[in-house]
Amino acid sequence: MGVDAGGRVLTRRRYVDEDSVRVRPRPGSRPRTRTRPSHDDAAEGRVVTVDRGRYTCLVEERSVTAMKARELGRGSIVVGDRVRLVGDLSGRPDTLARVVRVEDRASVLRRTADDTDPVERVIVANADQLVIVTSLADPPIRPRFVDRCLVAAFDADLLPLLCLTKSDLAEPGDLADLYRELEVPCVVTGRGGSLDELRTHLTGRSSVFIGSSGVGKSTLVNALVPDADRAVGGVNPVTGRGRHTSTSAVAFPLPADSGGGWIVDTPGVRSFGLAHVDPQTVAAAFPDLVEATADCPPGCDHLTPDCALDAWVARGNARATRLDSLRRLLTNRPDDEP
Ligand SMILES: Nc1nc2c(ncn2[C@@H]2O[C@H](COP(=O)(O)OP(=O)(O)OP(=O)(O)O)[C@@H](O)[C@H]2O)c(=O)[nH]1
Ligand SMILES: [Zn+2]
Repeated sequence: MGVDAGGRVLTRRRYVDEDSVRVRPRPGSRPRTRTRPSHDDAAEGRVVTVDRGRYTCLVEERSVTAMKARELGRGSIVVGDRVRLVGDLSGRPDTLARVVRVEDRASVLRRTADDTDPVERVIVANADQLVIVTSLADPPIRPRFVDRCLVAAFDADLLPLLCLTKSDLAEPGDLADLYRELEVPCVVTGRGGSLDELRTHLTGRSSVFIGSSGVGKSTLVNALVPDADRAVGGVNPVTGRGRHTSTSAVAFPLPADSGGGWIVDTPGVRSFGLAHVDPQTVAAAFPDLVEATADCPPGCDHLTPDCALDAWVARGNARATRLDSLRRLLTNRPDDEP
């Protein structure tokens, strides 16, 4: 794995799309006189929330509620999807449009509910970047959580961005240095500080924010999207706790005059189960370790005594905590177990 000039971690591109849905009329399945409407005039929109079969889409500046057209079948529609809509696109209360097409997805961010649950869910489509929010203190930085998220970003082919919050309470220190050495882009934020550097990383991209409870993620999202209320049609999902959403992600457009882009908040997603990620991909997401796996015996699971990674760490080439993180992910052990 390499890193290009923009700091992007290079991986194989995956245009995964067994889940993408498209209107594909079956030829001959209908009488000629009742040809399916072509929907050539369907409006473009982007899905910003999903709530029990209702999709809130931004169409131009309007927030339009839609349902899925029957012809789309069973394929899913998720936050971030680019869609085509017909019907009432006024966005007025009690109106309902129809999603008639879902465009191919440039990326999909998935998770399994936990590491032992094989059921995969797509959380967000068409993201470019995963912003891993972790506080420097209160609660303390969680390197295993960061490593887990880095694997999820690598697997989904998203740029990682580490956002270290609450710098007013603690210095970035050693762990920030570690991730910088690994060439993970990193920004530091804190009460009273500027968000300019973070904004620079967000401009023109679709960025998914992930973080565990209390790290200050909502505080950041609210500061970045002051008009979040308007963007999602009067409901503020960032602060609107207790709202019954079937998926917990919400997309917000960033102000166009500052270069645009989207941020996606994931209030109910606390981590990534990685059962769907194969062990080679997990190892490949550790740039400080993956090189040494060339010396492992063929088919090494990186858990047995003849694994070359122990010697690599013993020689001081990588930190023992990183190998511990890798092995936890390979054995599906929770991040917070001692
Ligand atoms: N000292 C300090 N406190 C902060 C900072 N950012 C957020 N906080 C506080 O940390 C607490 C948690 O902030 P939230 O923004 O609600 O954190 P969250 O990550 O969204 O957590 P949930 O609400 O559980 O999802 C609040 O009391 C904030 O006021 C910061 O930069 N410095
Ligand atoms: Zn090995």
